[in-house]
Amino acid sequence: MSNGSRVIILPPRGQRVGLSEGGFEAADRDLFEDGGAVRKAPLGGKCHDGRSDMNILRLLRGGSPESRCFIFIVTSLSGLGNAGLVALINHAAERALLGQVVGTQLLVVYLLTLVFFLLANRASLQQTNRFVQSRLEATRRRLVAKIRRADLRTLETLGQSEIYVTVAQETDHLSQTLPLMVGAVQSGFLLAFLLVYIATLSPISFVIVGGFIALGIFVFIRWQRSLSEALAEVHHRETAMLENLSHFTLGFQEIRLNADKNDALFRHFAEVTGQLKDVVVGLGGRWVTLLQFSNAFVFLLVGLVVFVLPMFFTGYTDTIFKIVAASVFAIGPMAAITSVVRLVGRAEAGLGHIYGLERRLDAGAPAAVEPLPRERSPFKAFSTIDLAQTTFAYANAEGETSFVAGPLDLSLRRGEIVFMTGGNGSGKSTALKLLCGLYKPGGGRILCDGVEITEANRQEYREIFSGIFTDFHLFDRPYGVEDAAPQDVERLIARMELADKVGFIKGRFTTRDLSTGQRKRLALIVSLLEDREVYLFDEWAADQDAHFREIFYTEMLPDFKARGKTVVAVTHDDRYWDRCDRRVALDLGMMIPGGAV
Ligand SMILES: Nc1ncnc2c1ncn2[C@@H]1O[C@H](COP(=O)(O)OP(=O)(O)OP(=O)(O)O)[C@@H](O)[C@H]1O
Repeated sequence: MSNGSRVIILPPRGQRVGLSEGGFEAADRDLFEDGGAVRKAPLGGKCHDGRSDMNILRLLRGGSPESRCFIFIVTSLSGLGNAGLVALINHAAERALLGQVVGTQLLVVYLLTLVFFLLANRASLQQTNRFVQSRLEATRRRLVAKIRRADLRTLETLGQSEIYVTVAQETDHLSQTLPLMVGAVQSGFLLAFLLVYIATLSPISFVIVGGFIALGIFVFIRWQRSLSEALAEVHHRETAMLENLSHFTLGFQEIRLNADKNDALFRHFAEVTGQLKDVVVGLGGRWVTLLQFSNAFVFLLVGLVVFVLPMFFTGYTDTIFKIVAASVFAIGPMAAITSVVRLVGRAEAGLGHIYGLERRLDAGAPAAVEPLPRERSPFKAFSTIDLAQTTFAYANAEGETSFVAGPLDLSLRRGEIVFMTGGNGSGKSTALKLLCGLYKPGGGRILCDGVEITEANRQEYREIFSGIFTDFHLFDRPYGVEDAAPQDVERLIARMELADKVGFIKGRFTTRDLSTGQRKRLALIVSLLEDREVYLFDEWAADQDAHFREIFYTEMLPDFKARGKTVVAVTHDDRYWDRCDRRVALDLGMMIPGGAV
């Protein structure tokens, strides 16, 4: 079975991230909508400048000030309407209690206030939801914009699961939970109005009730922060679970062939999900305590109002009645607020992970430089490319160097066909990624026509390359060249002897469900459509049959040369080694003098 028919949840490891031909687009403007590179805000919300900041507030601070202003106004109006209803009920009840006529006038005012409240409430809920969703969408786009312009090494070390959990799962979770908090914000407004009402009745009651509520909020916030660590653990366990889950899909063929492997993987999965369950249960326990506290808090507040406050009001039954009524009305909003407190912690942690991922992407991000359009790239008409004492080192998770490629000295002339040979792990793929600017040299220089490749021109330099790496990815359509003339594409399909398998309709290939060798041919078609100056082939011919291998070495490579293209091909096909202009051999990351292996 080919890769194309595999069930895949996550993209394969080491998959390259596509950049549009222009490199950076207008959409990237969102990268800076928070006023520049994302500020450091680790879990728990401490910014790098030492200021304590809630991640949720930071998310909401972005976006248009007009929208925020509108939401503030309609939410305040909604709270005002709600408070008005409470005041009217209170007033009517008081009149009834004193034996006075309530009257239809009051009923009309009550109904009008209700309509006003419903309209304001609706506008507030809808606008807030729209605002929150557009902030999340901007965050998602900003994250992906950072991913697509990230350094390859940064992406390789981050890991696919971490990116997937953060970009997809966390933002999805937030899009469900944040709108629920709108109700709590409205309740907050109502609570504020009720407190003001109580203050007008009796300042001492306001101080007691307000002080008690402030104390409760303070305890809640402290408690929330202490949950952050547990929430971070849940995130890590979820990432581990997803990573493990991907083995079932990416390694499906292997496990279906081998029951022991299948069982062992399943045992490991059970262990990982068990650990996830344990941390979630532990977290649940802490939430139960928090919930109990919130319930107790509400009843303590009622107890305070009903049993303690009257002690201060001997003889003022009218006032105490109003205060008790207002406080009882406060129970609803209080309960609404405390019920979403749990979500606040979860949302805070989720946003913490999102901002954490952004920080890591920012740390390894190349400087934001607007590259010239490809047609105007100074390197398009290059004559020579030189690696001068160029080195690159891989480091493991502990920061220890695990492999060093180089120092490499290689001079590449336009129109040359160069074969790169060497044993497994000798550094051929690394050298290719270094050559085309996917990896930044740790030492030495890369020069194109004598111009050193730096952060400022690296993307322009990359644009002269097209590569088919061993871990290549076949996109669902030839992005960037979708508008290629169908007859040109059909001609290439026929040349790759895929005409009976694949068609090109409406800018996309009709299928990607092909054998590995056929998929590589399809990748080559895309590569040819991209029409770059230098072609990098990492063991492209390895999966081709003898017939097509022959075509590749004896027809296609000479064709590339005739069209003035430069080719660097990693190959183990020693019977075709005479088909190149030059052969460079690598061993232990170093070039072997004379090209012999
Ligand atoms: N993503 C990576 N992270 C860390 N180390 C890596 C990574 N890729 C390769 N290496 C290390 O670099 C060394 C060279 O790998 P590379 O893929 O360049 O060799 P190669 O010559 O292309 O091998 P092969 O012929 O097997 O494809 C390997 O031995 C490995 O230790």
